[in-house]
Amino acid sequence: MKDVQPKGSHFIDGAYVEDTAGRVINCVYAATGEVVAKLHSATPAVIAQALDSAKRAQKEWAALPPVERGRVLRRVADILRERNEALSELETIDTGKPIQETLVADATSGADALEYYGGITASITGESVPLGGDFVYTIREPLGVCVGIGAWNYPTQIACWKSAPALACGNAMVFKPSEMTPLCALKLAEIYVEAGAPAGLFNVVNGYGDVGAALVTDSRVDKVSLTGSVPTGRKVYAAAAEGIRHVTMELGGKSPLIVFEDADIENAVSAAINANFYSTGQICSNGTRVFVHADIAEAFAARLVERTKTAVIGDPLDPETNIGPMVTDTQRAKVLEYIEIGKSEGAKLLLGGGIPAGFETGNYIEPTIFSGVTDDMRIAAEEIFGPVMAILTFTSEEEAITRANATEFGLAAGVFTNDIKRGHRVVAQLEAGTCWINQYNLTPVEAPFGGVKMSGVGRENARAALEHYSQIKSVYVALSDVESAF
Ligand SMILES: NC(=O)C1=CN([C@@H]2O[C@H](COP(=O)(O)OP(=O)(O)OC[C@H]3O[C@@H](n4cnc5c(N)ncnc54)[C@H](O)[C@@H]3O)[C@@H](O)[C@H]2O)C=CC1
Repeated sequence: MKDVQPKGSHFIDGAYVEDTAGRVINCVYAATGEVVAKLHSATPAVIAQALDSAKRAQKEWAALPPVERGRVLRRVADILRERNEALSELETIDTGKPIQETLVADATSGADALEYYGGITASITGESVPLGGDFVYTIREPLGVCVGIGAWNYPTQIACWKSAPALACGNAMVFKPSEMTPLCALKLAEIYVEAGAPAGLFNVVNGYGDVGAALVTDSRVDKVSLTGSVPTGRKVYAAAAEGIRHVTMELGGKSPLIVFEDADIENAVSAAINANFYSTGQICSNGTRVFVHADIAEAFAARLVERTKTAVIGDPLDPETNIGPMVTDTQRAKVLEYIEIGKSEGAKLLLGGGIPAGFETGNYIEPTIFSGVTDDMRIAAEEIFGPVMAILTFTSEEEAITRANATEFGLAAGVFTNDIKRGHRVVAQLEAGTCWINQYNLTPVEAPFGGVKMSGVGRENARAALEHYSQIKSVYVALSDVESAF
């Protein structure tokens, strides 16, 4: 295995920093169980250093002409693309995701975000409000120091999706990656400095949940953006409220994918595969409740099983591999437990359900398909965050909508139909932040992304994210005399 040990556990003020007093973080390659790097969770001294330098760098950064800030972000995008191969390899080692995915969905998506926000930095402006003589103008100001906290599944992409709009608005960011995937954000921090960002503007502190918790309540912090589970979101949202801090919460889901009887079955099967087995099922927006019209359910399931059987499970660094291991053994154990729950609840196991033969080492698990699933089963109600698909059948449009919405989550939803009116009609009634018609899981940075209900608050990407990384100052300008009562 390549040497991926970073020069320090944290990247602060333009340089690697180490403090071995922090608890050890073992970075494990999910395909073999090998420890590939050893880091240390941030100590209070490291956290203080990161926040102090971010506070200083933010002032310098916000004072630059926006066009210059945009140029730095676009340079970051260029470097990410130039180094895509090396960054993708590192992401694969960090997460266990197949290289065929990381080459197209991680640093490249991060680069898209940096390019997008680099391009609009200079057009983040206020407005002028005429009052018939007097007028008001508004200034869109940065919030200050933002904290980003990431999940393990898309470490590079999450760090870019959070930092690009934050920095475009003139903020600094201290980013804490998931303790399970600590490597990639450090590379992004190096690249920011190389591209000309002031030292301290984007710092990375690695650590466990307690480090995240310490960041969220620190008086130097003005905003917190979390990508994580609902239970963590609830804690972080509450802790941020103590200091009336701004928040963005990108949380979990149990999203519906509805396949109507008039759908193109081959496309719907492709979408169901992407919505459940990409990244070995570790995607927040996955369409894990696949509602299929009863008339086509049998044909759909048969084709789905036939195609899923051809998936190549293997070494994630092999370009032929479609399905790699899960991020940790603990996460896999949780998924295997859900598979047992599904069986005991009476769902029919159509495919998979265990550890693939010949893959006893590493955190491998088979892509798993259940049919005959009902809404009350736990495998249909709870987020599993692994490659487990539940097929449910329905007979009317109204029924499909009602059942799709009967969840506390509201991250995403998909509809497959060849009836254009039905597609729009159904999507209009679905309680989800992101919907697809005849597609699934594509998240271009030009489109806002985020959840409703328990799946989150705020939006990432697009111009919408700017609202969540800036605040408006109103300035009243009087051209007339001041009237007073006496
Ligand atoms: N909506 C979205 O955009 C996405 C949501 N997710 C969700 O993330 C979850 C999986 O990721 P996990 O890493 O297991 O989530 P998690 O909630 O366990 O951890 C997320 C991050 O929060 C940190 N953390 C834990 N406790 C904390 C605390 N008290 N204060 C501050 N930070 C704390 C962790 O160290 C980690 O960096 C799933 O539920 C998934 O749906 C994942 C990717 C995208």
